[in-house]
Amino acid sequence: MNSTRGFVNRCVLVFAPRDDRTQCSTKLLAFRLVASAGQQTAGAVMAFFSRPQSAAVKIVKPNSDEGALRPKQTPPPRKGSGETPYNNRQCRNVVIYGHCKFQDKGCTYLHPTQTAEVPEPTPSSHGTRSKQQEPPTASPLAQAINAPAFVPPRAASRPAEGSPSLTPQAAVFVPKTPAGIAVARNTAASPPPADSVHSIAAASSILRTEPEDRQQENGHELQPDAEQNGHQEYGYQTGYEDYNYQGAQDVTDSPYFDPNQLEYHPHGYDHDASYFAHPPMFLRQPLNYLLYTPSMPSQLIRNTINTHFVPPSNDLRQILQERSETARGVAPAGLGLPEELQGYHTLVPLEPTGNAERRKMVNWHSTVYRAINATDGLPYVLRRVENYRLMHQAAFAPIELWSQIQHPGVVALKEAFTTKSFNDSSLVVVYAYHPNAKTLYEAHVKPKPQTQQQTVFYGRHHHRHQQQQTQVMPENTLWSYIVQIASAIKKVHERGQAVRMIDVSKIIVTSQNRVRIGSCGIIDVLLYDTQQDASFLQQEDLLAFGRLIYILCTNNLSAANQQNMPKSIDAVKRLYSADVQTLALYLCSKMHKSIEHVLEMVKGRILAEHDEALMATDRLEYELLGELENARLFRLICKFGFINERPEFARDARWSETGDRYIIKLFRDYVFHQIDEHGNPVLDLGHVLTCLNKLDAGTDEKMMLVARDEQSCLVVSYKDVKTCIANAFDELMRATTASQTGKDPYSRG
Ligand SMILES: Nc1ncnc2c1ncn2[C@@H]1O[C@H](COP(=O)(O)OP(=O)(O)OP(=O)(O)O)[C@@H](O)[C@H]1O
Repeated sequence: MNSTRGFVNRCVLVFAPRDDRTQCSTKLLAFRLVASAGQQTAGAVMAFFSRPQSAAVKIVKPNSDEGALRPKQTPPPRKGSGETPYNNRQCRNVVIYGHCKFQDKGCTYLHPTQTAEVPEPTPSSHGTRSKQQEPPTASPLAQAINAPAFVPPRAASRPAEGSPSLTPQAAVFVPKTPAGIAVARNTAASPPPADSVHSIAAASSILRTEPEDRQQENGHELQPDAEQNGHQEYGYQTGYEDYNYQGAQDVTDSPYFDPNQLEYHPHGYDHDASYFAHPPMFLRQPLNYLLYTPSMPSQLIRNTINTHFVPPSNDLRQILQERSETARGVAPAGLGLPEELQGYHTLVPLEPTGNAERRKMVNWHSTVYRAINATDGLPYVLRRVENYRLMHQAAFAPIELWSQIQHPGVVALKEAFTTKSFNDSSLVVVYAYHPNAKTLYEAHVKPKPQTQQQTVFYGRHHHRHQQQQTQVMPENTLWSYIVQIASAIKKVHERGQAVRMIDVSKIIVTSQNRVRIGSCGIIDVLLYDTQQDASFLQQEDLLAFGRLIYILCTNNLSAANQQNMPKSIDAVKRLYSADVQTLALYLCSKMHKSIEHVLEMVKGRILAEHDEALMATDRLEYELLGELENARLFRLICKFGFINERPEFARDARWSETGDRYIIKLFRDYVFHQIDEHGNPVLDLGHVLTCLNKLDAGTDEKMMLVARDEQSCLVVSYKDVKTCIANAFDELMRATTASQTGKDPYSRG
């Protein structure tokens, strides 16, 4: 390939029948850029898009038998070489204009006298021609082109912004659209407006006028073989018609079709009705109404820096990333865990296993695992109670009751089963998994090492915030916990059950200041044989609640022991308000208590908690807005993935290389495969994001796409590319839908 930078010195019009333009919803501006080899270095534009080169840059029809990326052929002799291959052919300038201004300046074509040779120009011969007027050879060529023709009202008279090469004379190329295919086959006889631009997609005009254009513009610089090369690049195929494109008929059946958008003309093309017999029809893509997600000014969201439940933005993202990472972790080898049990696999212990110091749950040792459910692929927590023997099936009845309790202060219970997969008889209760959760004990009571880095089994993310935690729990945090736990107790008690798990090692902190009571229901199963009165157990719950408050206030596990109570009361009096003291004393008293009375005592704090919760939803909504962009761009990338380099579709091995898909391919090169002046990859994420955002928005801004062999280029708008992607993706969708309904997606009719 000639690596000399080319100098773009001319744009050559390519004409199309005028009527074709009325049906098309999209257009592409195609240039044949004629470059003088080695004359001058390319402008910045060309350098940005691709390696510049010297050669005629054009868009022409490929030979269907040849691959789109076939190596270039040797060009025929050029002007000045002494050969005159065309001197017995009539000059097309004469045909079109009635005269050739190069006749006496070296044009080697035949210039017959006007009376004898020159045909009368027809209205359409001024750059466009109707199909009836074309020679018979034009017909198969027309069928080979995928695109209908379309001339926008403004494109002809208004140079496109962002396209340095675009002039009012620029030709228009229209990618294939469902509605447009039929139109492309129709005839067109009306003359175009004087300043109109024309569609390269109108096969007969383009393919036949290209040599003539070159004659009239540059004195026969380009040769037929070079033209064929360009066609190979462009990747049209004559066999395309064999594929029955159903989109032309049933666009309104698409699940994405939005009748409201028939009236949607965001870019103003609809203002000139003469160019639109029918308004453009948009297949509504998900989220195509988005441009850049408008976000509320941060100063209007109170405390965007840090709210009670939501950490600052950066921390929040990092915490979520860490959770995601933890949720996908795997256990170290050699733990001897079962591969699978009752549909759960990939077990990871969340605490050290085989530790002789372990506390017992009643009379049993228990271990907590994270495992993946094979049915939904989601992680869950399995609490395994070792060596448990189920005596009555009825012992599982509480599991049913607990599985129905949905409350933000209770870790949701999914199911329970017994298993011998651990080489014993174990009870396993399955709960919702909250990655990187810590028990209240781990978060607040456990003595903190002095070092910055804490060594915690299976929890390298767990203790980042512990460093910031003061030993004395702030009162607002304490009240928040009290309100959340009280609310959870209320929920359980009003269903006639008792929690039986109000303990610093069973209540987990799942996010900033959010607590949930975990492991509910297990004690009910384990102690099924020794059933006790529910109201007695509820009193026990409230007593345990009071003890918990003392433990959290003093960071001392034995703070609520009888002998330590005076000291603990003193400490609470010193460190916290009287309300805390009153509540804790009430809960630890021997009088009959009720959760309703507790709620009455804390009602002032409930309002504050409610406000914080609402503020948290505002904050999270605000954060979510920013993430919407990711979803849009990810969706686009997925569509690229579905379309680009698809090995075969519609019984066409070159589907992803031809028609609209060729433009998508070039666009991908434009976005991802740019190189700098040294030929090194440009890995500019900003460029990628900008391009994808514009693509998703479907802006009218234009860019120049250059073929990989740099023999041709297209000037297209993001809107055009968006339409191409929508069409290609819709084709894939239709085929999928058709195959699901048992239809042959490629059959005619
Ligand atoms: N639903 C859950 N989601 C995520 N992690 C959990 C969940 N339940 C428990 N964990 C974590 O599992 C680990 C072990 O929990 P466990 O209840 O056994 O605590 P523990 O301190 O070991 O108590 P004990 O000494 O009584 O066994 C803790 O780090 C806890 O945060």
